[in-house]
Amino acid sequence: MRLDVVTIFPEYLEPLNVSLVGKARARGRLDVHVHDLRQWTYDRHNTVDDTPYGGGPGMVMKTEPWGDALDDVLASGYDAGAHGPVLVVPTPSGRPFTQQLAVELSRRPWLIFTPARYEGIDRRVTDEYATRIPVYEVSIGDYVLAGGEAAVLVVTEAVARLLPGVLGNAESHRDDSFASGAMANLLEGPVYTKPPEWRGRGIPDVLLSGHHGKIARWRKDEALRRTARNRPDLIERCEASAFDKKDRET
Ligand SMILES: CN1CCCC[C@@H]1Cn1ccc2ccc(-c3n[nH]c(N)c3C#N)cc21
Repeated sequence: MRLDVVTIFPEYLEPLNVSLVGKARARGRLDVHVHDLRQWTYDRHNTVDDTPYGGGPGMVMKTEPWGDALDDVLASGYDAGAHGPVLVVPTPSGRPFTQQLAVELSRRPWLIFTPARYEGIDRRVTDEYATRIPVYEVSIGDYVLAGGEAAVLVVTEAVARLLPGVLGNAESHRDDSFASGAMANLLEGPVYTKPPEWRGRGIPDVLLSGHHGKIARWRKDEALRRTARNRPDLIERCEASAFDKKDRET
């Protein structure tokens, strides 16, 4: 998979050099190119924004730098095979970024991210490129950030970990929250490791029992309990067996 990111804060994307994404790049699973939008400005001040038509607060990012940047990125000649690039536009007014959308994006060969700042990008930019490639406007949550770069880090990590060969078996995404299967749409339950006692706190006996069936049942019950407490909206969606009300209150 190739990722291109066009931004006025290229240094914000440094975390793409470390940890899981960094390893995926080192293993050749991910090819990341970060571009400074200002290299497509030609005035003394490297201007990327201007006042909004119709008035209102803040500034809007101008069409020309984005258009020149995206034309050059698309012309990079990367052979994306049958499925070409898609534009991923972080915005608070986008569709919710979910595990399902992460899976969908992980199947694409080329993602081009356009994290904006100020009040966003002139609408004509996405209108223009939507005539040529799929455009995904995505939001990473119901809160307002100052720009889209943090969303690029979130989406990239969620997508990269789904790529073949990125996660080892021990870190498999098979049992992820929101993954498919019996634990689908359930939050993870609590986890424990050595030492067996810490500040007077021990380990649930079932985890020391060696009885895999009981352990699996306990983990599912704990996942249901945590989901019912923290995300009751998900509880109706899960495939887990019936979970009666009294347990939800414990
Ligand atoms: C605050 N300021 C005026 C109101 C409109 C947004 C603007 C700031 N801003 C500019 C570009 C940009 C991109 C993404 C996000 C963003 N916020 N919350 C999310 N879940 C986001 C995503 N994904 C915010 C952005």
